Amino acid sequence: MAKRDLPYLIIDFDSTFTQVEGLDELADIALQGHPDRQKVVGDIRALTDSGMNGSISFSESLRRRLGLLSARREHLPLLVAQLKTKVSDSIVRNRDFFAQFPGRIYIVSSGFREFIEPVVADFGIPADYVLANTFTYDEAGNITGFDPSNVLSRDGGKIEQLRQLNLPGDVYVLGDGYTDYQIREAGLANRFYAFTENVTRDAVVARADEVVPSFDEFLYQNKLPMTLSYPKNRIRVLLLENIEPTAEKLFREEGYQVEIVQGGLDEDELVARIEGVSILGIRSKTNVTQRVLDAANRLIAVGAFCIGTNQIDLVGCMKKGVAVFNAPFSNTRSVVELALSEIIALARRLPEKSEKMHQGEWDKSAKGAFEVRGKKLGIIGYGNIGTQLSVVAEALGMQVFYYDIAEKLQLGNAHKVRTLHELLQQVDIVTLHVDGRPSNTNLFGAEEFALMKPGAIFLNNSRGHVVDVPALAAALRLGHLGGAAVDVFPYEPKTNSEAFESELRGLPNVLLTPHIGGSTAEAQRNIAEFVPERIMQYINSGNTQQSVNFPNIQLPDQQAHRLIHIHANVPGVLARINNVLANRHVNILGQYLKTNEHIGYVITDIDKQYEPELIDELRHVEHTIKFRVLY
Ligand SMILES: NC(=O)C1=CN([C@@H]2O[C@H](COP(=O)(O)OP(=O)(O)OC[C@H]3O[C@@H](n4cnc5c(N)ncnc54)[C@H](O)[C@@H]3O)[C@@H](O)[C@H]2O)C=CC1
Ligand SMILES: O=C(O)CCC(=O)C(=O)O
Repeated sequence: MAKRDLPYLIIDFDSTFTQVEGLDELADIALQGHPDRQKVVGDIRALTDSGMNGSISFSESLRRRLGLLSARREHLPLLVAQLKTKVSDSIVRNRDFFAQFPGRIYIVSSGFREFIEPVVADFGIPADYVLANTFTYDEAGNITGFDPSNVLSRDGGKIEQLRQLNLPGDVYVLGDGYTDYQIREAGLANRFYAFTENVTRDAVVARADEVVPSFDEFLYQNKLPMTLSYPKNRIRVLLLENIEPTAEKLFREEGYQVEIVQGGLDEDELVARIEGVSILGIRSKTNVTQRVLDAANRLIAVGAFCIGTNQIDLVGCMKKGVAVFNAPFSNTRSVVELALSEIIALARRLPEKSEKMHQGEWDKSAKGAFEVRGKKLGIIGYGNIGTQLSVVAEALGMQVFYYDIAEKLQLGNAHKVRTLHELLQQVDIVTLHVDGRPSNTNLFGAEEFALMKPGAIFLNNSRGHVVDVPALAAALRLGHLGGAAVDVFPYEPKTNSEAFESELRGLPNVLLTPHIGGSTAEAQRNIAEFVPERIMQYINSGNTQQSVNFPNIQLPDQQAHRLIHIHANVPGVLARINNVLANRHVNILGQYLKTNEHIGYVITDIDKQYEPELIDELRHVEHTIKFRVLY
């Protein structure tokens, strides 16, 4: 936009340019060590709010606040230093914007010039463009009040100030307070933008032409130059399945909008809610199918807040340019501890002993109970969980045997077994830790149970569909198996209010748990930090490290503009991208490419200078799936 096209921009200072109210902060500094500090500061804050939302007049609010303040001239440098650290994040982020439009931006504030001028000067806004009150002092340097001849000290002061300015052409006001809105109400501005990054006042929001949660959003709406390529507040996150609240907090801190659903959603429900969502967070219950992806018009990333990703159509996501991230180790230890506790509990027949005690039956006997020391543990799936269980089980004195379809490093004294059937015939306890890939459906059926030793114990903490549940129930009913622990089921209730149905209910020495392998405070907290961090790194820098479906690239720091191009992996796309760049004489600072079977992922860092048409041309390179620019 040419400079003459920028409307005059009137920006409020307190709680808009800065995150805080200057007078509140001044009171806090001035009253340090004062016994009633908290109370007085609280009273001043309440008066600020009453003036801002229009419930008392502005002049009354100002007069009463200054009466309580007890501040001195020497407190002002401390206040300025403090305010410089409290400039609103989105204003700091767009620092360059202010220097680009000299003469078009005014700070009009009912606050005080003494602290506003030095703060906005750092952004290139000269003193002439700051319109604010001034303090009065006594000879000892105490702040006694304000200059009453300044129009801004009066009710309707901002309106009068704008009248006196008599600005030609369009005028936009950006602020958080009622007095900012009044400029527009008086017809002295074309638009009023309620700025809600720091505070949201209902009375102000209700009257605004637009509500902008950040300065980025204001710039984006007005097609003005901005630091980010896209305002973060436009990124909508949908978190399902009771994800630990740290995730919500982290996404909100990043500036995203977050919507929470406690249970899982079925396909129809998710299809109905996915439109406009940029980040979807799920656990093991929600299926991300092709139908869901077809309805997803803005999806950038899916976060599996768990280990397993079999519930997600990973290839479908890839072909749509949607990166998927999980938490591959955050709940590993929790599953291992659950499995160990189950092995010991079943070896001692605790489920039935405890049940009998609850029924008033005292059954003291050693029948069917054994120590786990020296017993043979068969681990099927020797991945992260399987190997960790292997180490801990050996520490308990168990002999570990494992079977995995992939070649795996043997830990400790664990014995590798060549086939599943060989393993089943020799161990006392079988525990499943395979992943949920479709080919593992009914990996365990009647034949496998029959091969297990009589009285052996069986555990499934992996995925429900891996086991033929009626076959397991039959083996238990026949007394062929000594007990079982099952945490995962082919169908699991969507929420805690849905009943659980299974052939396994009521069978002796069977521990049934509601998919809680990873449900510990530690695991959930770790996951809720890990996954958002990966997703935000991807969105902010293009880094795909640890994505489960995208080619993994760990990128160096961004040098200038970064072009992120996801395309179908067919020959010639990179050459086409580079032709476009060469034809437009764009200097490439760095380029990174990685492909997998389905997609190519190219990151190109280019010089700041380029023609806007370049972006359009790159978007239209044949076979492009997704393209975005990071400024
Ligand atoms: N109950 C719960 O709450 C939890 C369940 N899980 C489940 O546990 C699974 C395993 O987790 P990790 O150990 O972290 O995964 P991982 O990917 O590190 O290990 C899985 C291992 O299973 C092997 N495998 C796959 N199919 C096999 C087969 N048919 N026969 C033998 N080996 C086979 C793989 O080669 C791999 O080594 C997850 O995929 C998830 O489904 C994970 C966390 C919590
Ligand atoms: O805690 C959950 O919801 C799922 C745990 C799980 O199965 C996994 O991490 O794969």
